[in-house]
Amino acid sequence: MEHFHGDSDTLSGKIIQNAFLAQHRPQARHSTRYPSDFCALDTRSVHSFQEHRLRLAGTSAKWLNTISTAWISSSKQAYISCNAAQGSSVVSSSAKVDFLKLQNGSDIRGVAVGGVEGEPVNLTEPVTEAIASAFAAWLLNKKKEDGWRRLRISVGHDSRISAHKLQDAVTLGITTAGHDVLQFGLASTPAMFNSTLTEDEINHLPVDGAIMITGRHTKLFLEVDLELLLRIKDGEEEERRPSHLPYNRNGLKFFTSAGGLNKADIKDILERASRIYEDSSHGSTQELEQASKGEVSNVDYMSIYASDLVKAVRKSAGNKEKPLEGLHIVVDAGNGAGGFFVDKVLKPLGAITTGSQFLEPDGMFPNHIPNPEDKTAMKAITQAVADNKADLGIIFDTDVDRSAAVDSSGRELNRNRLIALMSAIVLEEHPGTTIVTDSVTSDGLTTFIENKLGGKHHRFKRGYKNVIDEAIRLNTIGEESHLAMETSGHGALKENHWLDDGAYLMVKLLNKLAAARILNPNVGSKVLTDLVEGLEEASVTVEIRLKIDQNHADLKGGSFRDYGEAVLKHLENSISKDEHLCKAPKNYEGVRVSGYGGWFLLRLSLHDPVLPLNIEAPSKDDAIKLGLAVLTAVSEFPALDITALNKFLQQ
Ligand SMILES: O=P(O)(O)OC[C@H]1O[C@H](O)[C@H](O)[C@@H](O)[C@@H]1O
Repeated sequence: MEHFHGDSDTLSGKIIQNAFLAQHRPQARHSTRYPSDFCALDTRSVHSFQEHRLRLAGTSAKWLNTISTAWISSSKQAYISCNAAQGSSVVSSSAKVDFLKLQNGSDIRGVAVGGVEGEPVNLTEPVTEAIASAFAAWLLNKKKEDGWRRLRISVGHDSRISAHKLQDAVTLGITTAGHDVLQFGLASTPAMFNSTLTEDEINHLPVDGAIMITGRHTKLFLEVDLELLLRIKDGEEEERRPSHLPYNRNGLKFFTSAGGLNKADIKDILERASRIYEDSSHGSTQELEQASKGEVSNVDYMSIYASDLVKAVRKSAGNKEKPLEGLHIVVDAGNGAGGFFVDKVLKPLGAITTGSQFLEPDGMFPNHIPNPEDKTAMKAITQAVADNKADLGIIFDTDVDRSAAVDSSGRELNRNRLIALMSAIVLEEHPGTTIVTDSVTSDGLTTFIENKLGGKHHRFKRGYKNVIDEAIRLNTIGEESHLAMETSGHGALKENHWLDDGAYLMVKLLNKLAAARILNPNVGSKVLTDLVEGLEEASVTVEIRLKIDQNHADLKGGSFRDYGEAVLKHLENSISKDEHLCKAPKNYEGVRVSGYGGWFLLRLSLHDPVLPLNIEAPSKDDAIKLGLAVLTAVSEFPALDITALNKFLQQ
């Protein structure tokens, strides 16, 4: 790695007072050096760079652009050190940072961009830097090395607007600790995990660990007062959601060759990060002693990863070079990280991809939310299939760990249908195997898996990690399972290291198509649609999210979790007195009840002070009867906002 050796007088002097070269020791608390391409972001990022990091007296955006362009064109690794005051929305460097608050299950999530009222930035660059250093320390410890060893860590990101600044902070945190960074740029989450397994000496792979910079879209939806997502099959459909997008959020996911880190690991890393941050706040020079030891290199890993997907499809078609020749497949990447699938997977396999949309990364997500559960997103890809008379539509979420499809007739293959489809494929390969799913899957899915496909359906808890871990656990106790899948579109296969990879799920569908086209070159997505033939689906499917007011006196100082549990207990008791209702004999989460030809499940959200209620019924009347049974029980809890439920019942 080369450092920029400019004339420091020219750089500082009149124009800039707080930037200096890498070899210089930072003089103030939280002095931070950022690689040059941090300055070479799009205009939004440059703006935030200026605002939040530099605040340089008399420094113009033009100047920043000029230096960044010059540095980039010299293609040298250059560093600029910034130690100016931070923007007002950034947690002040002297403020105590509660690192543990950034934990969200097995991920780290926070606010990385200011500008949204009531949402101060807590995933700042210094905080991110400390977390990255902590990951390296944790990794070293995990590898039980005797003493210090230089590690290689890959770093990738999705299309969120804070991606570059967090990438630079992560890179700095790792290199400052003396380890090397392989920057992949725009990448998918599953590809990041894959980089811990890929054998490729030229590109210094596999890496010891991987960090993906990505957030979550659904979180913000939970924070609106009224949330009602109503899907009525074959008829009127209604959906409510806030119009704004959580562009300000971002987060970090970590991987080793053993898979994604678990909750305990994340807690450990955050505790370490807190200590690192504190030490640097107190001017400890320990970390600076090793400063700049690590090297940074750029690797086009998405090409390596995608070529493996291409090989898999070719293999299932008897090693035919272009097994998808003549097939028209449109992709909707929702301006996330999934655009690679067109050029690097489908085109080499011979597919026609015209009409594919929103492939360019754009962190403002101007078209729709990249989410295969989202109605607008599904409508967009369905429309693209119709407009282009395509054989198949494929849609990904922002970081490509989730996906869904649309057949040539416009039939959505997502949620229960996608699980049914994947189950059909997996059960052909592994007859009798157990399919593990989340808790909100339909009764129809169970009947389909067990009666039609001859498998076993193990309906477990919500949360992709819960579902995957349960499938792994079953295998260790002798119950064979090859597929763990959530209605959200997260699906993991044993054959793919139990990694939830949206692209890999779609590759499984392409394998099926490619194999079928060997026998009949004209065959299209009907091959897939036929596989879900016989899946019973409720006419009414609704999810209503009931918010718990954490400040309500009825909580009596207790936690929203305790309150939610009390609601569930009360509901359970009241159900037992109703002769029309029957509690599910086996249930791992919340209260699941059958009645009126349908079912409902009330449970606690994994993350938020919310009780999501799912109802499926053969008619709206039946759905209302089920909803009323819930209402009777929950209306005794004043801290629970039942507006959404009432609204549904009054429709
Ligand atoms: O419990 P909820 O609030 O409905 O959220 C549940 C969802 O949370 C996250 O998004 C996880 O990544 C999903 O796997 C999970 O399904």
